[in-house]
Amino acid sequence: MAMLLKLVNAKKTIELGVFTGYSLLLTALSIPDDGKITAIDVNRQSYEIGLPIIRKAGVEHKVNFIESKALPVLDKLLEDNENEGSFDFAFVDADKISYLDYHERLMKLVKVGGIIAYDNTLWYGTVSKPEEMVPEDLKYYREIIIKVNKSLTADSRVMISHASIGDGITICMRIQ
Ligand SMILES: C[S@@+](CC[C@H](N)C(=O)[O-])C[C@H]1O[C@@H](n2cnc3c(N)ncnc32)[C@H](O)[C@@H]1O
Repeated sequence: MAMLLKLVNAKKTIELGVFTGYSLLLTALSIPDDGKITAIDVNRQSYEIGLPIIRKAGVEHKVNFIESKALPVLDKLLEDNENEGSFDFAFVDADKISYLDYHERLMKLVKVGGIIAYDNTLWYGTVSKPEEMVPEDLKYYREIIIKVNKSLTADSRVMISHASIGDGITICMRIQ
């Protein structure tokens, strides 16, 4: 992810799903000193667990944390035309059920040539297995992630690449 951020010279980024801020810290360390991250999570408490590390790393000034569900924040951003095409990079790691709703909004907020990266697109590897081999507790989200993967693959507005690291990251570059 650090390399992707550097490759697109990301300065203005957005992260949906922060938790304790691991990916947020990585992003903050990878963008320039005057870069900004709009970081959204429904739970400020978990963000505050990692905040001392973000402070210690000297990058807190780059983070604008917003405690909220992500979707209304994206819709609010889109009310201002100046935000359209203004983000260089988005990392999506919040509720999987909303990924496609996030995608439609982020396709307007991220510039052509910018990146939208979706985490967990392997869903513990279950997306590549026949359904009967998948543990019951993983089936529901497996279906959702398969739908996301099919939709991103069919989306001609993006060029995609799948990184089979961790739980799978789908990297979309907006091309139109
Ligand atoms: C997997 S964690 C994020 C991990 C983080 N990106 C990292 O790599 O360290 C998912 C986070 O999404 C948040 N979340 C869940 N639903 C959300 C929503 N609708 N809007 C914003 N955040 C949400 C949860 O509170 C949780 O902290």
